[in-house]
Amino acid sequence: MKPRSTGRNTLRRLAVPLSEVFKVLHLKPSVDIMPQVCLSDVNPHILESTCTELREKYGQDKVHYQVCDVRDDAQVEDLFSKAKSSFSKLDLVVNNAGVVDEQDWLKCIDINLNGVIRGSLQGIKHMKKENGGSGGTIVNVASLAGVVPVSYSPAYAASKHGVVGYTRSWAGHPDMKTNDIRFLCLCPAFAKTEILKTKEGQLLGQKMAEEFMKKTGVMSVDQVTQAFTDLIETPDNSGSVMSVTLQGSKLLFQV
Ligand SMILES: NC(=O)C1=CN([C@@H]2O[C@H](COP(=O)(O)OP(=O)(O)OC[C@H]3O[C@@H](n4cnc5c(N)ncnc54)[C@H](O)[C@@H]3O)[C@@H](O)[C@H]2O)C=CC1
Ligand SMILES: CC/C=C\C[C@H](O)[C@H](O)/C=C/C=C/C=C\C=C\C(=O)C/C=C\CCC(=O)O
Repeated sequence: MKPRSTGRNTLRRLAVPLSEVFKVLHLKPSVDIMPQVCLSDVNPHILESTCTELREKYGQDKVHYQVCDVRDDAQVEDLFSKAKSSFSKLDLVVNNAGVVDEQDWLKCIDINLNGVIRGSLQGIKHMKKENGGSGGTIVNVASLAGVVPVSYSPAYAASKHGVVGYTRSWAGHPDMKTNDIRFLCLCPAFAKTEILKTKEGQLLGQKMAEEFMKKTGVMSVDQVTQAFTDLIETPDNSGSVMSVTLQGSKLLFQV
């Protein structure tokens, strides 16, 4: 069953190159049947400790994991084909990997934008009816930096603007409608995670960023995962781009 057509309690299997967003599985009371998930990250330590925790809570068989660098086509392909063969179908893909790095801006674009494109193309491939899929949902995690300029982090902002445009463009493609594939985009402002602990050179002005963050405030991860859940549980909303700030969530675009 697809989350889109059936509303609540319909998540069964996820293929998730992500870090924090998996926490939705703890937080959302309506997801009371634990889906089978495949978690992925380039960092094996983060991945293993997360999976151990989730397996203890939900059962060994529910949680799969595989190390994957989203910059590597072959690794991304392998991740998706293994997830598809373990689960027989994919219902939800979350493209969440991201970094801030203005010094190595090529890396920043390759992870944040190209990584989302790689994951989305694999998601489409495995969800397409002609390949034995039956539709599904692809959530791309952008940022508020994907809709507003961010002077201390232009490459990051460009990568996230790209994610918003890419997601909205696929959402309007007629093949996605025919195949019941839904594209969504989440644009959080600052949330308390590791990405905020930037080192020298990663930003074009650490002070500027800190002052800005003081003004906007920093959200809890729970607030972001709640918005994520609301986004995926809203039926027939392909093309939705949702912002999340301390002030609340807003629908910025509907295709
Ligand atoms: N925390 C924040 O303030 C905000 C974060 N975001 C976005 O949310 C997403 C998740 O980030 P957070 O959980 O906040 O930060 P995080 O730093 O905790 O998580 C990012 C994860 O991406 C992984 N990663 C990095 N390079 C990778 C690669 N090449 N292949 C696979 N995985 C890779 C990291 O190992 C890490 O676990 C990112 O896309 C980020 O840009 C968006 C808006 C605000
Ligand atoms: C140190 C920076 C490191 C990482 C960047 C983050 O990962 C993140 O992706 C960047 C976020 C950028 C946010 C930019 C603007 C934020 C604005 C607000 O929070 C505005 C507040 C209120 C708007 C009210 C509303 O319309 O809802």
